[in-house]
Amino acid sequence: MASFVYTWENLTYSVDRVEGVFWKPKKSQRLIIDNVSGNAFSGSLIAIMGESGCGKTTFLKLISAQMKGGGILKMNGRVITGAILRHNSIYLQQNDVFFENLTLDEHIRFMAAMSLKKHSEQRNMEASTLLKNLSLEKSKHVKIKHLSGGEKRKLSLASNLLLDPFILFCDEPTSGLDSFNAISMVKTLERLTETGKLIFMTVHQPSSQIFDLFSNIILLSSNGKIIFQGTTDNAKSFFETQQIICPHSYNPSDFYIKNLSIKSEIDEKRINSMLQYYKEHYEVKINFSEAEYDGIQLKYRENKKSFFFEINWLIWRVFILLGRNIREYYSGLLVNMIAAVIIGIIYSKVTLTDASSVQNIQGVLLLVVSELIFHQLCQNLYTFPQEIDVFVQEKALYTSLPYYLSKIVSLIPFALIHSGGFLLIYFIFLPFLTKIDLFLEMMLILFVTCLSGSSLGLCLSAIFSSLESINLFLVPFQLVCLVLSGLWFIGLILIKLEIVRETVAQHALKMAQRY
Ligand SMILES: Nc1ncnc2c1ncn2[C@@H]1O[C@H](COP(=O)(O)OP(=O)(O)OP(=O)(O)O)[C@@H](O)[C@H]1O
Repeated sequence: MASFVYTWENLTYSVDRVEGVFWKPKKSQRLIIDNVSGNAFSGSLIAIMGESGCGKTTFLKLISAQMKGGGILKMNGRVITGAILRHNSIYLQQNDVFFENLTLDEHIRFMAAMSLKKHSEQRNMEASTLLKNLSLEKSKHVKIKHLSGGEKRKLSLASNLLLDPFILFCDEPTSGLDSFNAISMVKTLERLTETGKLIFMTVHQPSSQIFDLFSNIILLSSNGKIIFQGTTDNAKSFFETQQIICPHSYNPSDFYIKNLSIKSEIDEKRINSMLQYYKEHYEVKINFSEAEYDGIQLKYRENKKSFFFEINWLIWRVFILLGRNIREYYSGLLVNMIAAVIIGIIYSKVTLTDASSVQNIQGVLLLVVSELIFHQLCQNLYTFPQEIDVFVQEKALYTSLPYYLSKIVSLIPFALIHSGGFLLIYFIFLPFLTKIDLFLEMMLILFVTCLSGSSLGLCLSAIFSSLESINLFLVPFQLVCLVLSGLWFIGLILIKLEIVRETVAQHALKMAQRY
């Protein structure tokens, strides 16, 4: 990988602060990152440290262009946009999100297929080399939900490395890990720098053993300034010049962080004079000569995969996940079948002999359709709120249409089983249902009804951002639908709704992708 130098200049970030009572709010600005500049060379691992709440994550998000603030970013001396940086780097967030029921191998195969534009054999070879390098091979067939915290972090790293980024921004990759796994994680990152990657990681109170693994650090003070950036050896000498000498028995990171916290005006003055000293004696200013570095080719990640390739892999993943949740589906189906048997028994005496039976038949049909739609709607209601984090995380890998269609395709077999099972029970119990052509006709209507119910569920789940808001909406919505029972009954209206739903859901997913 070509060598490069990455620079950030005058980065600033502030948030609105509202104080006072709500009818008389006092608005002010709180500066979180205060005009910081610096640079970093390819092939290095830089640990960002500071006390809790000092702005490490905010700083990481600013230098990775995940968040917009004031200031500029440069690569080899040239100003770059946030978009091009995001296409050439990865941001590993603190909380990994996965489809936890996939195995490690299935997840990495999916990610490799979506990330690499190569033949399957080559792809599998690259993925397994990566797993080997990250010591994940032994857990290949373990479900993600059963992996250890450390393995999950490494898996997240592996999935992102498939995109072959120049820069990695890792937000607390060691948090929640025991010391063995934390050390192994830092060593893994350190090894990755040998390939020329530049890695930034935030770290909260690293142990001495972990601190010893770092050669480059950035120290943030609690007023959002970079007080020191450079090697750990230089940090030691810098603090010594300030008469701050770390005792032998003390963890250096704890010691530095303690000395950077601001509790009073005196502390603030001390920190400002340290900053002044750092700028005069330690800050590295690059008189940039482009000739010193090979030009690196920053490129937008192109999505060269075909629509069918994407949908194929997405359907593959959806069906694996459905297979893993099949028990839940069966238990839902069983409860529905029991309800169908009860309805069947209640209406088993209904015949076509008098006028009142027409009302009874309408009643039973309304129950059948309501039951089917309601069940399908509820089953799909949580789909997008549950998956939205993974979807947003994978936004660089595929477009929203194949993702959405893969969900729709996965509904078809279940809708067939459900409507078929329901109808069979009613044909056993209801004496007015006898003919095979009636069975087939009703089967078709119930199948479409099932799909409409599922689609309505998916529509609601795509519109609302949280499960709580869906629940708030659902109760009055159901009531209106039941009171105007025709709404349940007229499948055609729902089919029309599906067209609206498709448009709305697509729109919602696009918005989520943009976010
Ligand atoms: N959108 C926001 N609105 C208001 N305050 C914010 C916002 N984002 C961050 N902050 C505040 O900015 C400060 C820095 O937050 P940040 O998450 O960057 O700290 P940190 O150093 O990463 O903390 P930790 O080590 O505990 O994860 C915190 O005090 C936080 O409350």
